[in-house]
Amino acid sequence: MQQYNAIKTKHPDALLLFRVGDFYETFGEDAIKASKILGIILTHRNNGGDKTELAGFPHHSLNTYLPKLVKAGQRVAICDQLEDPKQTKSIVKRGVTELVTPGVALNDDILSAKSNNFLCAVHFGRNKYGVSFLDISTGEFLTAEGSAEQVDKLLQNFSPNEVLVSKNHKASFLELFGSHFHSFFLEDWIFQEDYANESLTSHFKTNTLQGFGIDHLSNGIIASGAVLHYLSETQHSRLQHINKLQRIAEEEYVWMDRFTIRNLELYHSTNLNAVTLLDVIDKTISPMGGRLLKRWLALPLKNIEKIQQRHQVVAYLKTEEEKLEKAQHWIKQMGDLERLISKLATGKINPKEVVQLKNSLEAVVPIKQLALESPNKSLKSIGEQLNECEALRTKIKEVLNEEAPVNLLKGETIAAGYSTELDELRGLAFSGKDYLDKMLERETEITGITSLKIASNNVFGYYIEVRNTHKDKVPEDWIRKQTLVNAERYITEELKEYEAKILGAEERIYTLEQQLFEQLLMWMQEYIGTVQDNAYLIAQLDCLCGFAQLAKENNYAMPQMDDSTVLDIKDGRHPVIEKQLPLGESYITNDVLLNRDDQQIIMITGPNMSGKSAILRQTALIVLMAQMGSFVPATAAKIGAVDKIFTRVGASDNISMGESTFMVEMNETASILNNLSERSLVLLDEIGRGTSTYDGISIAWAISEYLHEHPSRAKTLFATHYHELNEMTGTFARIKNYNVSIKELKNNVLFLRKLVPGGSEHSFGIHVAKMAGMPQQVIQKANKILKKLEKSHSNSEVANTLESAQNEMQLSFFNLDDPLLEEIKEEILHLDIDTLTPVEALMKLNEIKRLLSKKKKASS
Ligand SMILES: Nc1ncnc2c1ncn2[C@@H]1O[C@H](COP(=O)(O)OP(=O)(O)OP(=O)(O)O)[C@@H](O)[C@H]1O
Repeated sequence: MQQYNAIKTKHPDALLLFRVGDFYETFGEDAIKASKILGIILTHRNNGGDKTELAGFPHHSLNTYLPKLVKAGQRVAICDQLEDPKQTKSIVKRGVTELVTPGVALNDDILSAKSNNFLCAVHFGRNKYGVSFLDISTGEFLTAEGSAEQVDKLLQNFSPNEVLVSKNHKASFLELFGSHFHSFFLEDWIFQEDYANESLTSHFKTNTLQGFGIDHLSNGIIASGAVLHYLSETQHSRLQHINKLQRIAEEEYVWMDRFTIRNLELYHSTNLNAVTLLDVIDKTISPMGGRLLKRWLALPLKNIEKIQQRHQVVAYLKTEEEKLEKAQHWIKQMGDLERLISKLATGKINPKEVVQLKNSLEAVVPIKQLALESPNKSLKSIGEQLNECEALRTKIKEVLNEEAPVNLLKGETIAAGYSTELDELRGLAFSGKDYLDKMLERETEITGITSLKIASNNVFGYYIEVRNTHKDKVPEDWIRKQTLVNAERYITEELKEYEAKILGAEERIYTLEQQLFEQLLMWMQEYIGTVQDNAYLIAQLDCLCGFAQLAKENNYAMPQMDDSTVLDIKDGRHPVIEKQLPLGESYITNDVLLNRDDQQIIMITGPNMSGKSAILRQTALIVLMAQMGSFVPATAAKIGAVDKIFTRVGASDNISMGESTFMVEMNETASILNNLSERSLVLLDEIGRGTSTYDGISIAWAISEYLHEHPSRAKTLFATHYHELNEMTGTFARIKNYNVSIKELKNNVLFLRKLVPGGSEHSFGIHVAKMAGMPQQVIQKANKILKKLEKSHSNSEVANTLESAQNEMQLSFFNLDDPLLEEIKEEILHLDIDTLTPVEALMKLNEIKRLLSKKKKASS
């Protein structure tokens, strides 16, 4: 226990798996945690009078249990026996051989194929923040610096599995970036520029960091230094695959803040079962392709030429079906080239995986051929850059058995014909059967015993077995070793010699196989960079093939990109919703035209559930997909490259919402207004909803006016159910009214979902309330008021209408014991009719309807 305590003191923040014999044991608090997470039994033992908790599992189950612990956010220190217990009389030497943490994992069972596993560090600089991401399983190492907002966005994009921050900034980090990350707080001195510079230059074996183009990013460098420090602290020293540090060139990518990423449900959704855009557009076949696609989604391009290059490859692959099929067939054979090569670098690759690596590289040959043959320039360039790695493949084929096992101990790793010594030893070991058969034949003849048997067991090794009936014929020089019920077992000099030879050969075979395998791995190290480059090229190709596949399956069109500021979408669809419609229902397409000249802001009105949000989101998604390099769900799209996409959704109808939520909504919106550019696309969905109707309309009005008057003239879609905003077109030339059409049936609404020019006459909350099963009497009363109000032309009429409505509603609400209805009643009772203009009265009515719609939502 003394040894345990000494080691535990060194790793107070980790769950210590302490190897005892054939078990990994945990003690105390660790045991309580482990038993909870792993569902293993918690026992107690007496430790010098103190009771200690204890929980453990067999050492061979490490691969089953370790991932569970790490996925639960634990940092796990694996403490192994450093010497053979049989060879020592005192306590076995033990030490921590690996510290596995959520952000530093190489184990396939912890990693997920299509996601990176990023370790991140955030440095709080004087006036900027530095951030760095490293995936030890792929070798990617990235850095950037900027405002808190930028770092926040990157954290959202890269969703790191662990974030390192200095202890000093723990509170600020949690406040600024939230507590949902697995975070670990390091000593403050680690976040220093000199120290970081030194660690990085010594790791990359360079004098400066100039070559990486990051030497001016001192905050980014400090964060990257902290990441490297953590790797050494967690006992990861073989890092040859981490051979460059790249700057995340944010100016090259479309800016989307975290609200936008969240609202558009790109790769996460608040609803666990919801389908995200990534789910729909990911047609990649290889793990590295899947990971790259996520990156492309997080960082859509701004450069038109680069975007068009991707589109052209997609167009080519979409028409050349046979080529697409072939390329995908070969990519499928690839496996995870990127992670295989990282395993080589970190010394964790097994013989079977080396053969897999070779096979992956074999698939590069036909892919290269295919790419080179194409008339498409970008594809050709991928072909030119792909390296067939012929020498590497030949070498692996020469050294390793095609059927090499996972575990070197199993033997048969090295191919026959590679080492003469190995071949001879194997000959000796395997020709044994022949030799024994001959010996048996000879001894049977000499002794005249017909039932002789030669066999071996773990205790005595080789023996000759004689049945009791022939006992008297046994020669004198045979040595008796074991007596059974019906037989005796003997050994002979010859058998002993033979056994020594065989055992020696087997041991030597194992050592030799191990040596030769190690030599191969050493020899392969110089290919790490080349294979990484191949993996990246294949990942790109996989993404582009995926886009072609996607476009084919869903009838997407190639967007036409230019440097104008026009956005002109014909028959646009929402890529996710269209996939989820009930059978037989088809998605209603819509045109959207936005420009800076005469249609800068589109005010979309329409009842709840009519499809306003869908139009907003599909517009953003179409732009985003186009700039990723994908085709888009539309019949045609002319897209002047967008540089920022902002979306804001008004706080959802929530009865308990207080002032603060509203303030958050306003702050979020303010940050858009401060960052507008000529190429921005702004989507505002029911902004202002989070307050009283009157305030809501004023705020929505003010925001629209600001957007209109701002010199950037940013393209904007504004969905609202405040039809009062339709009045803005009278004053503001570039604001246009559209509505999502509906057809009014008797007492119901049919959603046509078509975006048509013109405003809406009135809101439709009551219809929705009806559909949601509101009590009939409430609906009838509300309808009455609405009708009268709409007809009214003077204050007195409104006053009369409301007065009688109040009376009526008051009566009918009396018996309904429901806080929400109570609120609606209150709203009506407290109308100060005398001071209201007809418009204000209408607004108040809207508020009542809004509450009704809340009721609908609450009851559904
Ligand atoms: N063009 C369309 N074709 C077919 N179905 C659609 C279309 N647009 C929307 N829908 C369906 O209608 C539902 C509601 O659409 P959406 O959320 O866009 O309405 P909304 O007007 O924004 O409503 P609210 O004001 O309540 O937020 C969607 O979930 C989808 O199922």
